[in-house]
Amino acid sequence: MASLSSLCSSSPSLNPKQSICKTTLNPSRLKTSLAYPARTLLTTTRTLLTPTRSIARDIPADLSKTNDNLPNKPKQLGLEKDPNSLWNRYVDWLYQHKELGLYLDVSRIGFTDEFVSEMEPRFQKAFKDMEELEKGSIANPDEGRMVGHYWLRNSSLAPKPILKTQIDKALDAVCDFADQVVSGKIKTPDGELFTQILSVGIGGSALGPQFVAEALAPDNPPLKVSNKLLKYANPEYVLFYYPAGIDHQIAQLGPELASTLVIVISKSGGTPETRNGLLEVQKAFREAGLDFAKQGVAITQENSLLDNTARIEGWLARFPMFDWVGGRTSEMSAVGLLPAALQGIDIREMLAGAAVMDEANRTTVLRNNPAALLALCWYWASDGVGSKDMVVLPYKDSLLLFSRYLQQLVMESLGKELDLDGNRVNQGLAVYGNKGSTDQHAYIQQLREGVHNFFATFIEVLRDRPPGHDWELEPGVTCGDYLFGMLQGTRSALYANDRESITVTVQEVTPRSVGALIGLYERAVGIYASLVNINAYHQPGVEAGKKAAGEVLALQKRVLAVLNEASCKEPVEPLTIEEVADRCHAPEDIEMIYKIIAHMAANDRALIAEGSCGSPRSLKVFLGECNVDELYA
Ligand SMILES: O=P(O)(O)OC[C@H]1O[C@H](O)[C@H](O)[C@@H](O)[C@@H]1O
Repeated sequence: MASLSSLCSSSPSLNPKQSICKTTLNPSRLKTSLAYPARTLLTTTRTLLTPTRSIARDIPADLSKTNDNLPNKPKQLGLEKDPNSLWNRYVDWLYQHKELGLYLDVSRIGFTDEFVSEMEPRFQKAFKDMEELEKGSIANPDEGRMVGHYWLRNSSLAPKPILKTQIDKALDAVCDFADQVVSGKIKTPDGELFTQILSVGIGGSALGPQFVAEALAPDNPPLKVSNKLLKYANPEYVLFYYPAGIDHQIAQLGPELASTLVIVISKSGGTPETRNGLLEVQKAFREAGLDFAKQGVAITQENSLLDNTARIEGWLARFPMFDWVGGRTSEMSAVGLLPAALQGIDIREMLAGAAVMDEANRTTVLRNNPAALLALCWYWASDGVGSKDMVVLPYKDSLLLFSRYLQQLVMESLGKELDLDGNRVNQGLAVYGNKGSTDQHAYIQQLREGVHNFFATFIEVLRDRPPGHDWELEPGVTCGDYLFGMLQGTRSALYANDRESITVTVQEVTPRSVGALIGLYERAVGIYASLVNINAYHQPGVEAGKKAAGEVLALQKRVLAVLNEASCKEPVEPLTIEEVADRCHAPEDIEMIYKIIAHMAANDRALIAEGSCGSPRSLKVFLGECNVDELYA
């Protein structure tokens, strides 16, 4: 990896107010001034379960067994509905982080005092686990790795000085590089300003940057900035190497390809989708007569395939990813920070928000620990076995991608077959949702009256518009009031039908509040994983899919070879699916062979001599041309 300092050595002595990374992250700022109602410990075990009507908690049969050595939850006969009791519960359990302006309302989750008491020892163990994790324990035992994403926003926590140095240098390099690109110190090969970012990555190398771009990227470049701020071309299509999608994205860029900074993100440096996206984009650069290396940036682990490619080809810049930061928790590393900084987002504020939230989550008093409160709700609502899904409903357009981000963070962390003791537990917590009130017009009908297989999480943003920009669309009512009413109304309507919900409230969507939300859910996942005794930091199941994909491509190569040999004969010998399978010595793969041929035929790469794909046994296929070289390969 080129020394990161080289990126900083030429960093201009920019006027601080010009610098992208405005504020310095000062640990002393991490002191939190929590102000929340001094909670009276619940002395009376208020029964929240009123047998208003006997509805057995409908846990799907195949999940009726809870993990035997975990506290079983009392059957829920219906939630408390008395308004006064609910108000008391709301006030008693309301969590507020004054400095962050963040609230957490867990009152509409029906956990009992007894349950909380029963879970206390597990939470104390979870707090201990998180403390050890932050001290550098091998918290990812399956891969023998530390888990260090919390160090990214407070490098003084790093267990070794070298790690702190790496974190600080990487952050400075990101800031310096972004400053130089936005200020024009680094220009395109033809001396113009960069105007676009094209991000190539997938999973954790994309979902965080996309979420943050959607949440925080300014609508229009601030006028005082000398150049058109980098628009974040939606990298969706490039991410998933959908050929048509890539073509569409490149077509959308048009001549601006010449002023596009391509950021290729891959921790492993070898993910097929990302590698294919890169090759497709490099082809587009070649066809446009552009030198990709002068516009390419790599964010990957040192000496990965991608890192070596970028180094050898002399790309514009390379930034490190650390093996102790997982893809789904990498938003606070160069993965998320570089794209954000290039869009003029204050990344130090984002880091600060996460750091302050981290500090709040280090308390071992369950009721004062927001991440622990979330984990408590998840456990209660889904019986500690994922018996109910988490529906995420942000009532803010800019948080549209938050549920997609949480899908990976939660499901890839908690969706595990084995627990830490090797027991088969098939754990997990399904996440879905887009945004309220859009989703109210899509599937809230089922949530309100249909199968009771979920709990909701509302994300409330109190500020509707910047000061002075609001107006009343009818006397005394603004558009934001309607949205507020929809959120509260949906929450009430669900609860009236015994559908539980959590509400997370922030004042407004800012780098600091987004950083805090990310920190909140990262920690909640870690605590929950401890409660259910699983490793939240590896993803063995994904490898299985990758391996199977490789096998399909290997089989396709054999199919092509067999068809090529038959197509080089005089006359050409069209083959049936059975004949192809036989000549591939893979009769057991006949169905996959049929699918491969059907896909090739749909792309004019295999020709149908007889029959049709609708009746596989009627098919006879051959290749349009004979590749003699392949014959003897
Ligand atoms: O960043 P990469 O190494 O390319 O990996 C991208 C993604 O690949 C897999 O899907 C992993 O399960 C994800 O955790 C990871 O974010």
